Amino acid sequence: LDTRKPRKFPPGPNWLPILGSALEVKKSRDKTGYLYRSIKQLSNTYCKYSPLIGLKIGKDRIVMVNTVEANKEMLHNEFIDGRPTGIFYQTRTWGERRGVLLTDGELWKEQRKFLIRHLKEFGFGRSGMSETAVVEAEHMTQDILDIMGEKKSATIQMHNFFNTYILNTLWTMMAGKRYNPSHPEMVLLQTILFELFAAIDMVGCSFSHFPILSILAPTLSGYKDFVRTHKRIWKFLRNEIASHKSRFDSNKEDKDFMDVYLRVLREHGEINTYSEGQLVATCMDMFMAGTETTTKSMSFCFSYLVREQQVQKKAQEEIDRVIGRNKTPTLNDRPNMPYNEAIMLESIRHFMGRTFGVPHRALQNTTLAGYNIPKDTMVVSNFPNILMDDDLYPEPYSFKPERFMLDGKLSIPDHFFPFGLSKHRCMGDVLAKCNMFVFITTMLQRFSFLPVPGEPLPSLDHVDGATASAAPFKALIIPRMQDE
Ligand code: HEM
Repeated sequence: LDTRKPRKFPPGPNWLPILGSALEVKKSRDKTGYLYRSIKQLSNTYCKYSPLIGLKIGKDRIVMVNTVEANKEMLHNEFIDGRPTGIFYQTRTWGERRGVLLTDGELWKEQRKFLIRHLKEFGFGRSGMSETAVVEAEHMTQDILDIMGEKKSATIQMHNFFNTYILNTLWTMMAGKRYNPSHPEMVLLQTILFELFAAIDMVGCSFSHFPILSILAPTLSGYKDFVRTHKRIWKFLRNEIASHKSRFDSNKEDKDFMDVYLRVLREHGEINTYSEGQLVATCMDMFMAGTETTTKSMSFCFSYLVREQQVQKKAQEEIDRVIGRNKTPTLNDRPNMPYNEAIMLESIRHFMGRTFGVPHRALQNTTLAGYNIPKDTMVVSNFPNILMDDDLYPEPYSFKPERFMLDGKLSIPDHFFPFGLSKHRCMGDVLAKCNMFVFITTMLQRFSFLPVPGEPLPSLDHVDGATASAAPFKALIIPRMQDE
């Protein structure tokens, strides 16, 4: 029975008992090096012209959505608005369904609305957001100058350079706090998060497809590490909440999102979907969804800027012309700087062009692109198939900001939606774009990023995982001279 596909299920490889199509996916992944390339290869083999490919990995039925039209249809279909359930998605929140990133139904609706409404009070989507980004960009500049010291140049490991500053912009709103990049707890947390994201896929990992492995082979299946990493993050967040609680004064104005949430809990108790656990999970979701994505888009950005010096020069010319060398860039400059904005969009394209969307789940039997999608099937946007499509983006693996420009103005095509669409659309797109614009322009205003002499250029390969990351690389950073 396990090998029989549901009627009119999207085409794809055959299903073996218990394993489903896992072996074939693995074989193809080993050959191509990356999960998204293996899905492309399997699509070419089994269903070249189909907008969907249907797989089964262990217990999970997974449908990958390959085309622009089918993705639009999927993201607007309310019957595919669920998020997956099961050991992988629940272990991260101590066995319960909590948070905003991987939940659905009433809890997700109520908490998403509350989060968006109250984050605005602390600058989210408003001018305060740009001010926070500017403060972090100043810290970044100063930190680079400190590393340079007398030498007037520095060779810096870039793939994770932006992590803490990006986290700080989010954490300022969530918890009213910022960290120095050398803060030991931060370094540790970010290292384990990076490792975690490299060890799992957007559609899960071995113990999520084969839950029995969490008992039979907890170490080998990655289950033990998964739990260990999450326990660390919970501890970090619970400590922060405890410190907020200890200094909470109901007569004083709330300073950050944690204060607002704790006030609700104090005044009304754990009612409806509100609970302290939900607060921990929401912070963890923002932490994970907010930092990994933006940091990795930035790492792609700078790995290409180091390789493509003419792109960097063109961006610096625009900065000099519009802002000059002395005024700090802010979000207000964005409408006048289409080339720098196009660099930001091209960086996001390179990141999401190697990353799948956050999985959805069919809440009931439904249809998509003419195929049947049974209840509880996982449905995933295959962003790489769209964002690296030769027809939509000629020479897709080249870094060409010009593809987002027309007659000197910014031009964003209808088929570019790397933040998703409709109800589950990314909650942080405005923050991500604000941070990226301010960080890119401030860095290029003050410094040039060059290849390290005697070392190879940043690799075009990347690190596979739940989200893709540019391969680790270094840049030689030099300050820009006034007469340059
Ligand atoms: C370049 C940066 C980013 C990219 C490319 C990105 C992309 C995405 C995508 C594709 C989704 C899934 C949409 C869907 O399921 O249909 C998503 C969801 C989400 N993102 Fe982002 N994101 C980015 C930055 C951020 C930031 C900075 C935050 C936090 C402030 C954030 C928070 C979230 C949350 C909470 C969700 C879940 C929304 C929901 O299910 O209701 N993201 N993002």
